[in-house]
Amino acid sequence: MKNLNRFSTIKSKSASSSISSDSQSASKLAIKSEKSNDALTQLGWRPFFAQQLVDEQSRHFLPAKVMACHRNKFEIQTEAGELTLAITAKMLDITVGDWILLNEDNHFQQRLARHSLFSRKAPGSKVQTQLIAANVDTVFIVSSLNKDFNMSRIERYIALANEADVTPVFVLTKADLCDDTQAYIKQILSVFPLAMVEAVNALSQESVTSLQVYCGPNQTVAVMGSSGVGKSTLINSLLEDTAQLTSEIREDDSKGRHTTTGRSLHQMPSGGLLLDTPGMRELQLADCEHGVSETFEEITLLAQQCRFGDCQHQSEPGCAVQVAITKGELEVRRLMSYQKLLREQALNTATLAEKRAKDRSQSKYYRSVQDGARSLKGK
Ligand SMILES: Nc1nc2c(ncn2[C@@H]2O[C@H](COP(=O)(O)OP(=O)(O)OP(=O)(O)O)[C@@H](O)[C@H]2O)c(=O)[nH]1
Ligand SMILES: [Zn+2]
Repeated sequence: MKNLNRFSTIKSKSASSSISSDSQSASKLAIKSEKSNDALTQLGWRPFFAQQLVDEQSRHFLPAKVMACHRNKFEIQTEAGELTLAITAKMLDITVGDWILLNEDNHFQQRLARHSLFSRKAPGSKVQTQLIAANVDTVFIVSSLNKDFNMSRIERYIALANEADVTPVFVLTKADLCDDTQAYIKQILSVFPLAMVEAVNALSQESVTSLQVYCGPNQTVAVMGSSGVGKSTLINSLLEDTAQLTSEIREDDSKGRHTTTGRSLHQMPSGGLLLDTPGMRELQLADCEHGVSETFEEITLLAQQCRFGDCQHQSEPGCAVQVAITKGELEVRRLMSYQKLLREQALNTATLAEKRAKDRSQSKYYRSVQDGARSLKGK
């Protein structure tokens, strides 16, 4: 259903209610509200949210989109411009991508219901949920067209997308280095026959124009995938000459890897919003392997010292796990068992998620893929 609404524009109730009887000022206001509608629509505002402004009071509230979450404050965007909002106890269940309502003094009133949500169990807790991002429409599941291509991992990302109610699109990077792109596409289609698959050279802005259909105004996209598949490269190409923006918001952590700081939602030149938040990147790492990591805590701790973030602890240079084995501080048996369990865990998660998804989400996924394809064709 959400796909059908996706490209429609809104008639903002709050904007129309402010039109006065004076015809001159009414026409001025009409122009202003049209512009405002545009600004909100650009940010993903749609009937799903407008319909939640049911009572007289809420129609006078100002909708605002949460663009970034910091420790004590949100960065929000309204039709009037950007604001920061100090986080109070009433605002703890708000995350980036949420729509909220403010009163005329710019005080928080309520959060609107979401059409999608990425979340995960907070580390070390069985019940607490950590909110990652709300109201994302499409998630690019990025895999590279080389030996790192891994169907189980892809299935896990699909399960995450389904769980979040977000439409997945497979983005296969490094097409420029691959002799047989079709073979990989076939593998995906054999498991997900109706999947949307795009093979790209993430380094080339021209090549990623095939993704623009998902990145237009009113659309929010997120990017998921394992380390080194080309997420940052893709994000830079999607942001085109605003690439400077990404470098501004990136800083090196102690291991020379990039961490994203600051704003999480970025306006793409194609009109849509691109979500790039550390939580999205961590979703891949911490979620499924959590139980195994806890069981093999010493290896998990050692692995943090490895030179490469995606170290397999085999023959990579700077592998702290191998160093520990050489020094006799870690049993080989323990490492083998850990790796075996990790593989099983990945497989189990995919299978379990698939079983659940088969009943509940698979049909929904196919429907959403069909709806998405239809609405794209209709464009
Ligand atoms: N030839 C080619 N190289 C690519 C492509 N996509 C990414 N790369 C290269 O692959 C390497 C890894 O790309 P990144 O964008 O850093 O990967 P990432 O997914 O952001 O990695 P993490 O930050 O570890 O999560 C870089 O050297 C890129 O230049 C592609 O489509 N073609
Ligand atoms: Zn290692």
